[in-house]
Amino acid sequence: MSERPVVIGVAGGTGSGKTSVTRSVIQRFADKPLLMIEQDYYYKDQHHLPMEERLKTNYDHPLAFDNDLLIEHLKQLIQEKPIEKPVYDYKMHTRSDETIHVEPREVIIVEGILVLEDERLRDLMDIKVFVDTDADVRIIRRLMRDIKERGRSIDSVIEQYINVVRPMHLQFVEPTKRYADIIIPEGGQNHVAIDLMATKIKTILEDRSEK
Ligand SMILES: Nc1ncnc2c1ncn2[C@@H]1O[C@H](COP(=O)(O)OP(=O)(O)O)[C@@H](O)[C@H]1O
Ligand SMILES: Nc1ccn([C@@H]2O[C@H](COP(=O)(O)O)[C@@H](O)[C@H]2O)c(=O)n1
Repeated sequence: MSERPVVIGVAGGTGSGKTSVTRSVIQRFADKPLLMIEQDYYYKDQHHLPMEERLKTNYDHPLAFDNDLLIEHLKQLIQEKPIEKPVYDYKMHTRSDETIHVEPREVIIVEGILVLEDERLRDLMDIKVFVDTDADVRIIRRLMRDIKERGRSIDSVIEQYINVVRPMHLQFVEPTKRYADIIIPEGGQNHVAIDLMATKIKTILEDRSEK
């Protein structure tokens, strides 16, 4: 790697399509493996707490994340050093015991509800993206995903959404839209926006290799 990696932040509300957008961008770089870092994997470790306490945690507040570790890892990757990326277990509401060994790559996409909230994270990013999807669509997507993939019941998803996710979204997630260079409506199916993002990344990489 001749230059510092390109770092892209992809923020947006729960279920907005951040992961889908990121995966679609990555797919457009068949010859150049991009790296995805999920902010969710950096939720604070809660092994020491009983399950009843873990269920009370506000997972939509900035303080739920171990951004110090995320920033340390991003800085290591930027310095072309490998990291041991944590893995998150949504059913147990804490980190898994395993980690994933991750080698640095030329392009790093860091995605999560609050990646644009922390100024230190924003300062590391070359491109800041906000995936903007209506709340009714997001809650339906989240309901289906959390029941299928995250071991939740209909009642628990609705209760958490009304009491925690929605107010935290309005207080902390939505205001970070102002920091975005690019706002992508509707997320994963917005092929035009995804192509534009991929083209921008390619331009940055080409400009760097010409220097
Ligand atoms: N355009 C779309 N149409 C239908 N389902 C979608 C679309 N985008 C995402 N999903 C589904 O909605 C859920 C949440 O999408 P995801 O990309 O994980 O959002 P986020 O990372 O923002 O929470 C996933 O189950 C995903 O498969
Ligand atoms: N133990 C946890 C940890 C997080 N959440 C919810 O995940 C959402 C963020 O992930 P997305 O993929 O939807 O962006 C966030 O809104 C948390 O409420 C959880 O329910 N349990």
